[in-house]
Amino acid sequence: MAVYTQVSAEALSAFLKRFDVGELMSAKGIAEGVENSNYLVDTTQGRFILTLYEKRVAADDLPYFMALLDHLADKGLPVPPAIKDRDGREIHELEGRPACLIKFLPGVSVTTPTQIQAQATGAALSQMHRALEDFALERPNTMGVDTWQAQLDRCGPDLNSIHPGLFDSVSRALERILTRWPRHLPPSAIHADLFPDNVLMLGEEVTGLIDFYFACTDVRAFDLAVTHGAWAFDATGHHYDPAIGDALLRGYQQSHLLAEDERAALPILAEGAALRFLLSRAWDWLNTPADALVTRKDPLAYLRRLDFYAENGDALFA
Ligand SMILES: Nc1ncnc2c1ncn2[C@@H]1O[C@H](COP(=O)(O)OP(=O)(O)OP(=O)(O)O)[C@@H](O)[C@H]1O
Ligand SMILES: N[C@@H](CCO)C(=O)O
Repeated sequence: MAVYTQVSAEALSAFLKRFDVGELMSAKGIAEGVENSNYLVDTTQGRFILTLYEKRVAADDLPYFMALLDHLADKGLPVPPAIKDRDGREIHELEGRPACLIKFLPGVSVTTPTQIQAQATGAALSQMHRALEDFALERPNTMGVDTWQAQLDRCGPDLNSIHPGLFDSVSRALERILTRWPRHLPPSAIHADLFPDNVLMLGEEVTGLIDFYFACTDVRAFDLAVTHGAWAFDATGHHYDPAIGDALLRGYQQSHLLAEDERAALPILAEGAALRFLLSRAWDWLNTPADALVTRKDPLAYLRRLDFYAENGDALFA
């Protein structure tokens, strides 16, 4: 479930009158997603997504996200920009929350990608990176390498309640990763969360890249590493599928974007990406009641990826 804030029909009708989008016909809460409240809104002129931003998205960050989406949409990338009201405003308030009316994109997210779908996603990621080369705004990565020690500290030895010895294994991994972390790669705007549920597809074509609410300034190859970890394993992290991993990398390389030093850094970036999701999932695991309506995501699925990359990363990305 992901409707935390209820929007009354009256409030929504009044809200839509700020835009040239026709009259409200229907609105349904969207179950997928865990961060924000999303509604599918149909009007006499078309279909839209209404997003109310809940506590994880800071209202101050919305201008960055919306500028990034406008930049990509202007260059023809399949992303969903916010609809502007008659005064040109994209960011609003509804039922006491920051809110945007967003372009609806067709397509569905795949759960078990084919090689062709993985390749198309790699290609879309590199096109996005290319299109962001002249995007000037910056936003620090609030889940980036310099936050991981603090994230580990706030979880502390409670990690061992998830899995015996987890605190020590994560501490060792973090030390290894920090020692080897590539600090010389150029910063760029990245998506930072391009999981299969954030890519909409029709058949083998990418029709939507969505959920840019972790987008930030970081290293492009880190974005590729995040995407690799999210796409090329089964959900439990037990099984790596080399055909999917290779197809993703092949797609990304179609645009020859990856410099040699970025490619050489991929093994450690992949370990770091696995650690990033291990830490955020572990924190959520420890702080979400087991009977909450939101399903907790398994942190150990990312411990397995971390171990896999530590053992096989050099050969995998050679
Ligand atoms: N622009 C769009 N066009 C079509 N469908 C969309 C669009 N934006 C969101 N959706 C649908 O709404 C769902 C939830 O959106 P989104 O992933 O942005 O939510 P979230 O709460 O931020 O989730 P997450 O847990 O992935 O961070 C998506 O899985 C997709 O089905
Ligand atoms: N993609 C993240 C959730 C935040 O979007 C995860 O699977 O842990």
